[in-house]
This record gives sequence, C-alpha cells and structure tokens, in this order.
Amino acid sequence: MSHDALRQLRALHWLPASSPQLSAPLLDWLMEEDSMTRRFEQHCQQVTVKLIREAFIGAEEISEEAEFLPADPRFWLREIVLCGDGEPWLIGRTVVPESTLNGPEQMLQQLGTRPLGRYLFSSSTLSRDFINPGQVGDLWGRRSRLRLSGKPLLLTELFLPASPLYRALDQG
Ligand SMILES: C=C(O[C@@H]1C=C(C(=O)O)C=C[C@H]1O)C(=O)O
Repeated sequence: MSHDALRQLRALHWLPASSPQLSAPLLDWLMEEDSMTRRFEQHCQQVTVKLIREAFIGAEEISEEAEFLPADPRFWLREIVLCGDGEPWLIGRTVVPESTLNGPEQMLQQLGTRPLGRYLFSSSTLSRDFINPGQVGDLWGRRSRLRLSGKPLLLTELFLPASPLYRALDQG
C-alpha cells in the first residue's frame, strides 16, 4: 500500500488556496497550522507511525522539493504512514537539509516511530513559512515548509481515504 501511496504523494499537484475546489471544510483541514498528529488524536484512540523509510539521500532524489530548500549535498528523508487506531490515515514525507540537522535538531534523525509532530510542536522555535494545498485524483494533500530555529525542512502530507478529512467533507 505505502509504495503506491508514496507515488501518489509525489504526483500531488498544487492549488492556490483561492481555488474553487477548496471548500471551507476541506481548507479547515488542509490549512491546519497546529499539529496534524494532535488533530488526528481527536478522531481516534491512538495515533501511531509506521516507518517506511529513514535515510540520507542526495539532491537527485528531491526533484521539485529542491526549490524550497538550501542546495545541501545531503538531505535526511523520512517517509511514514500515520495511522488512527491502526488504520492508514496519512502518508508523510519529510525532507530535512543536512544543514538543519545540527544542535537540538539532530533529534530529527532519532524519531523512529514517534510522530514528527510531537517533536516539532514541542519546540519553542517552530515556525511555518507556508502551506500549499494539493490534489491527486480524488485525494487531497498539502506541502509545508517549517523551520526550527530558522532552519528549514519540507513536509508533504497525503491524506488517505480512511482519514477523518474525507468524513468531514461528506458531512458538507
Ligand atoms: C508534522 C506533524 O507530524 C506528523 C507526523 C509525521 C511523521 O511522524 O513523520 C509526518 C507528518 C505529520 O502528519 C504534525 O503532527 O503536524
């Protein structure tokens, strides 16, 4: 499942927030500024992470993401499935330039199955530059650039069919 979903995440195309397809209930989810992990916890008993891949990668593997990040020689890649009560709700791909991974941010390489959000949103130095809504087929996603102590990382999230975002859309 996750490899196909990762291909869909990479195929997300980006929409302006003013796009007519982005209804209010949908934007309420896609433009969430607080932790998505914490928001998911309001819709299930337990949020867990299934790790797909954590590794250093070269610039050749980050294609269009490169335009939002410094031209470092290496990037720390983290790809996960975020689950609500064991159901796959979201694919998350995080690309961290090596120059971000110093000081306390070295923790980003030690996350394992702990949700990234628990670390990011406990940091007093977190800021978010932007959130881009995206779409692929009938799935929604988003791309954010976040900063810890001013150092950037790029996060792309694809909301999977079982995620509460789609239930909110059905309720209109
Ligand atoms: C950034 C957050 O962390 C979530 C967890 C992720 C992970 O563990 O890699 C990735 C994407 C997010 O949905 C968040 O909670 O907002």
